[in-house]
Amino acid sequence: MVPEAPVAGFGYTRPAPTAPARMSNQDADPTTTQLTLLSSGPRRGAPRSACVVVIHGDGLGKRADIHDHPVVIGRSQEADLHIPHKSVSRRHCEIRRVGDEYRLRDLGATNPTRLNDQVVVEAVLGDGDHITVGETILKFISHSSVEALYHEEVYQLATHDPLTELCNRRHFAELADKEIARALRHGRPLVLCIVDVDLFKPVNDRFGHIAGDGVLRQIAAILRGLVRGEDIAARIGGEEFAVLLPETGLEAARRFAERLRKAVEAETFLLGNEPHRLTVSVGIARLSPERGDRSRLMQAADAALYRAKDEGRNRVRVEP
Ligand SMILES: Nc1nc2c(ncn2[C@@H]2O[C@H](COP(=O)(O)OP(=O)(O)OP(=O)(O)O)[C@@H](O)[C@H]2O)c(=O)[nH]1
Repeated sequence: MVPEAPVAGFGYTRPAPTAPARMSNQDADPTTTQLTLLSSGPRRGAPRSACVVVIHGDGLGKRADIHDHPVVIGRSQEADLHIPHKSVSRRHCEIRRVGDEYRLRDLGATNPTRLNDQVVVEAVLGDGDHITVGETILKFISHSSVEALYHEEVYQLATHDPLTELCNRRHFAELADKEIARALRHGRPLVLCIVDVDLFKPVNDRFGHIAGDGVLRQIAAILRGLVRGEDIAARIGGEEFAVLLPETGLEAARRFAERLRKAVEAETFLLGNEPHRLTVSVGIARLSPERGDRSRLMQAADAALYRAKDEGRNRVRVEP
């Protein structure tokens, strides 16, 4: 969210009967009660054939599917199942598929890996086995089952925003840290966009929070339709979204943000049975050595977003 800024070029115009109307600060009715309508829940994925799930300790609900490549579990950002706890070694253990078997191997961890409470160097896993990694306990699930579905659902609930079904703030932070570490290590470009709905408070105040929630869902759907598979889209605040674009330079990111801005501008939002127009502002910043962590990258994108708001909203601004 961005502090109140003067509205340039967005003065209130009474909606023509058929033309979609724009929101303005003057629509505010401070008596509206806050209420959030939950969706039927995050999108559910199909159960995986074999996976390992954190059932106790740091990273609860986190899951890694085991396909053809070994799954490394550890404290390193680069681990496939990243457990950021001091009791876990950077590369603690790995699970790999060998034919029809799944094998667990300790990778020389300071706190040795334990399988069903026994120290283990290498062992074949069975369905339901418990793997202890530092102070975290994981469960191995070998095939599609009701339990795998249950863990899938717990994981989705822990990592996704129920209203928009985008990643939630906490999950975004985790994924972003991982992508930032990877981009820095390999010298790859990475850009963060922060997207904020313009004049959203008047929507809530005039039409109620349920209508406001509908707007957030509609904007999230537009966002989802525009991002690539490797991009990470999240709802990080009330009416604030973030999109992390790996392998993307500033110009490509600006084009993406413009596409998003224009798509929202062109969208019709039905509020109180009348068509309305809404807009978003976008702040963009790219990863650089001076901005080499999530917090500084977000600060820079926020500063650009602030300028976009300050200069009249419905625009994209890039932090140099
Ligand atoms: N419907 C709904 N509203 C929310 C939710 N979370 C936050 N909000 C509202 O979002 C609004 C944000 O308002 P402001 O930060 O003042 O921003 P704005 O009116 O969009 O103005 P600018 O950002 O300056 O363009 C507040 O009215 C919050 O109550 C939510 O989950 N659902």
